[in-house]
Amino acid sequence: MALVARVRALLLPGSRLRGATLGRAANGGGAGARRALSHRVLVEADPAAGVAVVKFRNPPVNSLSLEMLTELGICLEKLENDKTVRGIVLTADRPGIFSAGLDLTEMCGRNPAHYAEFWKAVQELWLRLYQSNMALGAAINGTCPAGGCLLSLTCDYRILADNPKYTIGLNETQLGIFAPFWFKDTMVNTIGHRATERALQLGLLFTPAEALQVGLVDQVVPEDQVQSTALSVMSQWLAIPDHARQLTKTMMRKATVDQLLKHREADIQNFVSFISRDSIQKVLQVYLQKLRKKNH
Ligand SMILES: CCCC/C=C/CC(=O)SCCNC(=O)CCNC(=O)[C@H](O)C(C)(C)COP(=O)(O)OP(=O)(O)OC[C@H]1O[C@@H](n2cnc3c(N)ncnc32)[C@H](O)[C@@H]1OP(=O)(O)O
Repeated sequence: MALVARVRALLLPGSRLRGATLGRAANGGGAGARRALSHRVLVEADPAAGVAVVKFRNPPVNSLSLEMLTELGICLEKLENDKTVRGIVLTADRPGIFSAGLDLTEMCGRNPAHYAEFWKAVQELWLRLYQSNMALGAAINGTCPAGGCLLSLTCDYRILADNPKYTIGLNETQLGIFAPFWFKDTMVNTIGHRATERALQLGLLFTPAEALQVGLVDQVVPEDQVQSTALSVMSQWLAIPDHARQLTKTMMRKATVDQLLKHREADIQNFVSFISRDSIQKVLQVYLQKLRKKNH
């Protein structure tokens, strides 16, 4: 289902998104600051600075479910059409978990049509973020595996909280799955080929010190300074004339984007056939059960 159709489905009677204030509501924050809210995404916009902070709030772990992907997509589209916004900082509404990555329940025990719809939504969000004309920063205030790491890698810079519990990386192989080519390319563009090959084969989750050393993040700062640092770095990016920064960004990312655009359908088919395998379903069920057992 395309984004528009998924949005309609979310707005059907009984949907939890129905009635949510996706538009901007004038209220608190700094002078002129505005807040907008959907169920899973909170937007705090500061038109004077030209920046919006987009906060994930999909408890318990900010996983990227189909609904979360859709709401984030809507929210980003609105911001892209808002002339007062030139930069976005992505962060978690509550510190602890930036995002646990793709929602594993979307990839387990469903039918091929669902897997295809889910994967298309993952592609759409990546394309929207990676091609965004806005300056994007990630204020990583929690642990950041797999799809969570991918989100942060679509940004122009990453600030990570200095907490050894907060690890970051594409750990797919540790689950018995693998990072598709465009996840890999996004990481290669950030830390280079050799470091990516090692990180992906071993499914490494880097501590803040390791992430800084390998170049996966640009700065590691005390936990209570992640957002303020991300905002102050944003002002450097916004000091550059938009058209010059945007042309440069497009030039740097075009080849990677074109690869996915060219192979989009095949990538969906590959995902569906891989994830539908009995052996892969078993591996994911076992992983999910392990996560759940911790709590019961
Ligand atoms: C070609 C195929 C390519 C496919 C690409 C996939 C990319 C991905 O993103 S796969 C997802 C990878 N993610 C992970 O490996 C992270 C898994 N989660 C964790 O390690 C931990 O949950 C955490 C470190 C993020 C948080 O730990 P914490 O102790 O605070 O919380 P938990 O008790 O573990 O979890 C609470 C609750 O949430 C459920 N859950 C956790 N992660 C996910 C998830 N990614 N998808 C769906 N559900 C998740 C977990 O099962 C718990 O559920 P219960 O409350 O029912 O016990």
